Amino acid sequence: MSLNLSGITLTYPDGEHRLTALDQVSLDVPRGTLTAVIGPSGSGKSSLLAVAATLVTPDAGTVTVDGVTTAGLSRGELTELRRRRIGIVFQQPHLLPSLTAAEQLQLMARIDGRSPAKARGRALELLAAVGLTAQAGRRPHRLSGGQRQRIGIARALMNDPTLLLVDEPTSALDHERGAAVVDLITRLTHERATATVLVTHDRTHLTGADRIAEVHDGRLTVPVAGR
Ligand SMILES: Nc1ncnc2c1ncn2[C@@H]1O[C@H](COP(=O)(O)OP(=O)(O)OP(=O)(O)O)[C@@H](O)[C@H]1O
Repeated sequence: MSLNLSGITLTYPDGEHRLTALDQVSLDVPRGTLTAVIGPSGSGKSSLLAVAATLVTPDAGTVTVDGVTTAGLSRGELTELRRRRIGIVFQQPHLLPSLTAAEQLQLMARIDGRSPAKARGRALELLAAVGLTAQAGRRPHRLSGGQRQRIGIARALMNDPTLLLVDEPTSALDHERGAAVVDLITRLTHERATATVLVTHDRTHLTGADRIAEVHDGRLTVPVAGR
C-alpha cells in the first residue's frame, strides 16, 4: 500500500475551542490507482491532502507512505521522504516566469543534486508524456492555462514519486481543459504506477477514478466504486 491513513484526527485552534478538520479518517491507496476525494468547501479536503503530504502532523492516527510510517521522523527525514516519494500538483502550478517548460522541470532535479544531462533527459521524457514536446522551450507567458497545469503535473513526477497528491487541478480551467487534465492524471497514474489522491469539489470529470471518497465535516465515507 503506497498511502495508508489510519484513524487520522486533525484539529485547529478555534478561539477557546478546537475545530475538528479531520475526524477518524482512514484511507488506503494502492499503487497504480486513483482515489478522488470530493466534498463541499470547508469539509476537510485540503487538510487531508496536507496530512498525506506529511506537511501537517495530525493530532491522532498514523500516516504511512510507501511502507514508511511518519510518526517519530525528524523534520529532515520528513523532507527527505517528500523529496523521494511524494509528488504534489497544486491548484495553480506557480511556474517561474523566466524559465522554459523544460527548465521548470530540470530545476527540480538540480535541487535534488542530479546531473544536468540526466535531468534534461528526464524533463523531455516527461514533457512528451504530458503532450508538450513542442512547447519544451517556451516560457509560461506563451503557454495556455491547461499547458501550464500539464507542466505542473510533469514537474511533480520528476522524482518518480510513489505517491501523487493533486489539489483541485481544474479550478482555473474550462470544462474541456479540466477534463483533459484529469484524464492525463488518470493515465499517468496507471502508466507510472503512482498511488494518486485527487482532491476536487467537482465530480463531473471523475469517470476514470478507481474510487471516489466523500468527505463531509471532516468524516470520510467508505469509498465506493467509481466505475
Ligand atoms: N490553518 C487553519 N486554522 C484554522 N482552521 C482551519 C485552518 N485550515 C483549515 N481550517 C478549517 O478546517 C476545516 C477544513 O478546511 P479545509 O481547508 O481542509 O477544507 P476544504 O474541503 O479543503 O475546503 P475548500 O474546498 O474550500 O478548499 C474548515 O472548517 C476550515 O475553516
